Amino acid sequence: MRLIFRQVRQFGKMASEAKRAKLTAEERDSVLSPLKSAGWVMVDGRDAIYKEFMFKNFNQAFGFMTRVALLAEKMDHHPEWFNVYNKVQITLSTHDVSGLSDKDVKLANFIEKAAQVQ
Ligand SMILES: C[C@H](O)[C@H](O)[C@H]1CNC2=NC(N)=NC(=O)C2=N1
Repeated sequence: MRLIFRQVRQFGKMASEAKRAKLTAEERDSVLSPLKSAGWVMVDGRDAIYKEFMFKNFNQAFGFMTRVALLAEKMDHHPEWFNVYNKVQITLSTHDVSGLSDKDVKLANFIEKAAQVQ
């Protein structure tokens, strides 16, 4: 029984690590262009993307952060973010691979949808 648990745990770890492979040059062109069109920018000196969001008030901003936080926890992939009143500044990068991965793209696309909800 213990062996099975260990195998499941190892599989789960492998699966999450596999999903955290750094984006290749080819992938970047296709997956980052739409995000750049939506206002995401590359961070100077880091393999990361950044965007600033403004909302009507703190309540709207925090509701947005709550929606993102719930998915981040489900994905086990978390944003670097700063909030003051109605402004939310978000940086995405995958710490485990020190750069952008598919998880950052998935989270950024969700963030775009979550920001539309008012
Ligand atoms: C132990 C935990 O699974 C890892 O530290 C997760 C948590 N959230 C994460 N978030 C981000 N942005 N990058 C990671 O590499 C990462 N790794």
